[in-house]
Amino acid sequence: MTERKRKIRTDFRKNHQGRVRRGDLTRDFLKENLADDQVKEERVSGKGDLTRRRTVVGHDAETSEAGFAVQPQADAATMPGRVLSVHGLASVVQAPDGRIFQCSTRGVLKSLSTDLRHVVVAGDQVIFAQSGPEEGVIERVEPRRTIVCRTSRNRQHVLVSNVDQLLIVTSAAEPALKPNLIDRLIVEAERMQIPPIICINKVDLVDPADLQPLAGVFGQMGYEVLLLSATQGLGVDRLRRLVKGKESVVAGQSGVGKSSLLNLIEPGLQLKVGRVSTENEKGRHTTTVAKLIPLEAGGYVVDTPGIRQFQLWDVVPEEVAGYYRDLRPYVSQCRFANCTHQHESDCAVKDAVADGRLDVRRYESFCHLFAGDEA
Ligand SMILES: Nc1nc2c(ncn2[C@@H]2O[C@H](COP(=O)(O)OP(=O)(O)OP(=O)(O)O)[C@@H](O)[C@H]2O)c(=O)[nH]1
Ligand SMILES: [Zn+2]
Repeated sequence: MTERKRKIRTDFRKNHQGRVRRGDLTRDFLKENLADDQVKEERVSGKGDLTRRRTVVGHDAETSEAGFAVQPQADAATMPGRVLSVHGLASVVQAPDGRIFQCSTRGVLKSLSTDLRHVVVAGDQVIFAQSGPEEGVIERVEPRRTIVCRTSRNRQHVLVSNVDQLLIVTSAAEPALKPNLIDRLIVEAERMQIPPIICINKVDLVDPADLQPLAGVFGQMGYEVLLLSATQGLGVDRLRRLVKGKESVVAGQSGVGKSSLLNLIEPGLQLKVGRVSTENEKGRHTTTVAKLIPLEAGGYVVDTPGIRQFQLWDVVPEEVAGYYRDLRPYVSQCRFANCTHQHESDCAVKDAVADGRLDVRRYESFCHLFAGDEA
């Protein structure tokens, strides 16, 4: 082992061990995470049973300021399509057969919203009438199942719709693992009712066994956790299977390996992603123009600089506990109905931390978020 690698491992252990309650991780769990890639079983340590709940957060909420419709003209041939991106009043729409159409939006439809940017967004399922070989007119926007929003001046801007999952990409080292940032992004996912997939990349830089406690805590809450290495190709098959046929939004700080992973899922994707970034930098909507990038195996990824960092919402402190799945069950048992779980007596949350039913690190990260600290 090189000196550098040894140092990374020691630092990792110093920073993360003892701060996370040892989750009960089975051989099966690690196998599931690493089997695709034939990781040797000797590297696996950890005993006990892990009951992995795979409850997915419901994501069929009708988020409907969409769903506008006007009757299509009787003589026009209409077809369904998916909006890949929106540039001002023009939308790029993909038909089911893969053909791409530049579409405008019917005037009546536009007048139905006070905020033009809400009428059509990337991700929308639409019905459009073909008006030329590669042109069309959007007649109808179907109700949105899920939305990713940004709030500014108390107004909600929908950035992308019909998202199936949020890929939270983080790295085991370089940059150092930030479990609190994962928690924060999970809060965003819970709030939007979009299931998160926690991707811990660069596991080649640490001993994967060191990640077990943390991965175990997330796994026990029912979240999907992937241990990955883009450089060694670990876990990539599983990631590829999970994104197939889905619309996935990618989030995570700079340098964790998002582009490297995307490029492994589909060679050439990084190139397309790169192009999107440059386009956006020049454009008016510098950081937030979302674009769906179709995957050859089916599905889309949305990898947009402004969404990557995910500083989209102002977190309301009182709401945070409701988005911590592990903490939520205790909240109603606190003595005070408006308990903040910080300094109150007879707090069921603090009791749960004290007797080990609730992970200490998760509770501490909750307190940081509650206080409005940056993750
Ligand atoms: N050791 C190791 N290095 C990796 C791995 N994945 C990516 N890297 C390296 O990490 C650096 C950053 O990777 P990127 O894919 O550009 O990261 P990113 O998240 O897309 O970064 P931004 O574009 O800044 O958001 C590159 O030098 C990669 O070679 C990995 O699994 N292991
Ligand atoms: Zn309490």
